[in-house]
Amino acid sequence: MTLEETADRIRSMEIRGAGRIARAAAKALLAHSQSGTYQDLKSYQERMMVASEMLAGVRPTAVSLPNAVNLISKPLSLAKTLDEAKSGLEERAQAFIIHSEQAVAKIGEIGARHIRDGDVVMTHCNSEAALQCILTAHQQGMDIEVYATEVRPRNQGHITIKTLSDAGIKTNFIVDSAARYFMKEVDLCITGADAITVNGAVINKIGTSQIALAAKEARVNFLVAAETYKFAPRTILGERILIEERSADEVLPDAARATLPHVTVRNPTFDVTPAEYVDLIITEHGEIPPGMAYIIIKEHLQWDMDNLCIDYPYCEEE
Ligand SMILES: O=P(O)(O)OC[C@H]1O[C@H](OP(=O)(O)O)[C@H](O)[C@@H]1O
Repeated sequence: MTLEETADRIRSMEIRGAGRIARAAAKALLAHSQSGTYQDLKSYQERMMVASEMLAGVRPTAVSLPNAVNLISKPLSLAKTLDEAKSGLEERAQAFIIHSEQAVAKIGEIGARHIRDGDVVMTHCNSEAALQCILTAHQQGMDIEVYATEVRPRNQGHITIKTLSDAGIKTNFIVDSAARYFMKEVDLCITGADAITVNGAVINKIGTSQIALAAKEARVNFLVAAETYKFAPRTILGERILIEERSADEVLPDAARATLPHVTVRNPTFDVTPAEYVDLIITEHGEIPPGMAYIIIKEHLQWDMDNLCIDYPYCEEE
């Protein structure tokens, strides 16, 4: 797959999920690096910088994407030779892919400890990190029942219920607006994250904050399963996470809209759940209260405020 094909598939959400798009970007950078012929360091740097910048901006909200690109492309600015830059970037891309897959498995192990036998768990959208917690608990023999939402307008809930059904987990499929109605039957909520800000707010699929609100009202724990590369370093600088607003026809077809001249369709893809609605964030390095987001960004991701880059030691750790 070419770089442009990967970008198109991420843009159209054929490849989706914050972790998956980060891995897809890593694979695309690796393939792009391997497929070129380079005269010198400069020509390599130029080609790969253009590719990195293009990929990092394909979807604006999931910070996993720029974080992965930032980590992988770091040798471009540091290397002294073409070979150093090329091998450095390719090694980082490969290491990131492995790290990302291992992180999901580790989050599953940690998150599963919150799920007891007989628990009813609610999840929203299709998060491989959140689902891994449920699947791991199920594999450990826990008898679990899940409430999974539909996730309008793109219906990612259909992917979730297929995974759960294939695993043999009893699942209730509900429309998004039924989340509060069923909250009284739920013991625990687990979702993923597209970005986590320095103040511990969680940006995830539209509708997540309503579920967190209903969970708080019902005194149901609300957990977020997120790899550390979903923490947003630039929020330390006061930058806000841009909430992607996708096209109107995802919500209402063009033909129907044409008959409604006074109607504007709004289609935000994500919303913000404030830290006080989040009980814990489960990362591959253990779980943290949302108030510790600053520590993850500064000490774990090693956010360098002067050079605007992160450099967490994911390669050496695995
Ligand atoms: O990385 P994992 O845990 O798979 O997913 C994290 C989040 O990414 C997805 O975004 P989208 O469906 O790509 O817009 C969902 O919002 C999901 O909760």
